[in-house]
Amino acid sequence: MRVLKVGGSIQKDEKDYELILEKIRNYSSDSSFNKNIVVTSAIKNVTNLLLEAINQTDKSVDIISDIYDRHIRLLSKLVDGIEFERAFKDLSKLADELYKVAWSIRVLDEVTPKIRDYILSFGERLAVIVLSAYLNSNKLNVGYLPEPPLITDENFGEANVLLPESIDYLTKKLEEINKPITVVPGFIGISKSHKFTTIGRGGSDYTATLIGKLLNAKEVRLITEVPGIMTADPKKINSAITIPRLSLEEAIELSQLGAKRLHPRTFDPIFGSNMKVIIEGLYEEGDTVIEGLCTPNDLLKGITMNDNLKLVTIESTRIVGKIGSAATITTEVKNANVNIVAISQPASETVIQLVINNEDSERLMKRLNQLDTLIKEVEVEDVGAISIVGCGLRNKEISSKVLTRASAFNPLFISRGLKGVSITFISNKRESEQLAKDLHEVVLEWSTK
Ligand SMILES: Nc1ncnc2c1ncn2[C@@H]1O[C@H](COP(=O)(O)OP(=O)(O)O)[C@@H](O)[C@H]1O
Ligand SMILES: N[C@@H](CC(=O)OP(=O)(O)O)C(=O)O
Repeated sequence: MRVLKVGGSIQKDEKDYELILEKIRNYSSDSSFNKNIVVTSAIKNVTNLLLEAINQTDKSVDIISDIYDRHIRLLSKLVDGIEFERAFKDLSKLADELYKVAWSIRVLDEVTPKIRDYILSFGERLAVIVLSAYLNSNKLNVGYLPEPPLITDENFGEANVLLPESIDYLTKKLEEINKPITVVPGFIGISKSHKFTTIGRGGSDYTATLIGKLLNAKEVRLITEVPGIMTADPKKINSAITIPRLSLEEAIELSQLGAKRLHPRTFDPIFGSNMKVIIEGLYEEGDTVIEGLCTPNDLLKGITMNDNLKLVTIESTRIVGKIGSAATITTEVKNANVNIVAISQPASETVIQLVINNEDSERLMKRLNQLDTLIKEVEVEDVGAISIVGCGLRNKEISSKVLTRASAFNPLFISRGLKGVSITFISNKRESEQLAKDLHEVVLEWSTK
């Protein structure tokens, strides 16, 4: 069994689909794998459009019309004859269902988390129809699952997959379909009471690795627009190169830090299995293999940057030695529904610094201003988080090179990640781009011995 995941970034036009067909044809002709599961994302930008429809209910019906037109136009370029008619009927049926919800959210001007996930589920469900029709019309023996492949709880937006239930459910569905290649939707799940759920942005990669684990697959290939995971986002740093190998610890840190927009739990299913995960490009040769734990050959692998952040510095001598003051502050953060990206407090206890996403800062400030008996002053500034990842950071010589290079930028605070394989620098936003470039140079210098 092999799992192949087709990303949304590579589903734009008929040229993309020709390349996808070539890949799937090659992989499915490899007789060492008896079955292939193809996990698909929504076609490019459709999840974002669906979110737009949810957030601007007055535009929801127009946006849904655009999405439907895009699928029909794509289908008519890719498929004809009876296969077209079948897929056209399936797409139109789904679109009717989606129009109904679009009208109701427009009238009610309200979307609950349950309805939000239901609306988002259409992206992947529509994509399954187009991709399977195209593969079938090109003489591949393909079946498709029109429903979510995983059973989850009802934690809408970030649903948790129920493993034993999903194994039974998916095995049964695949037996019923009984084809050498089956196309299934990524990102979405279904609860025991038949509600559609989503497992978090970028969740199709995670769906692929989860299905790999559930079905004991030997290999999971995540096919995308970049030739593997690279030393930096190639759209931001043009000297970025493909990382040939990542240990599991490095891959987990990189995904948590947002490299290649991966879901943070993408690589968790590799633990306790012999599954190999490969990230590979559709347009260019190049791949990244994720296998095994840190070895002495793993030095520095890559950097990530996030410059959409604010540093909130809370100063007060009233918090010194006062048990529960940090808890009071973080409780306010929790009540404001704000995620803490990074946190620090010096031993003097006079300052607590929080790094949060830009869009959360106004909401948090309103809450913190109510704590005037505890807090003397709160300062907010634009910052960037630059992280460097590699098992080699456990080595003194390499980590001192990194720290020396970063010290020229006077970072506001520094923290270490999981098992010492990452270091994050919070720096002034004006300097973060240059800091990222400098640290990327250190990575290129220390990527191999
Ligand atoms: N370290 C990195 N390596 C490769 N791509 C990265 C990295 N960091 C960010 N990216 C971005 O991730 C994008 C691919 O992710 P995404 O659009 O989610 O692909 P897909 O839809 O195929 O899953 C690339 O276009 C690239 O700009
Ligand atoms: N369509 C979902 C799931 C996903 O993983 O998409 P992609 O493979 O295009 O990153 C999203 O945009 O979040």
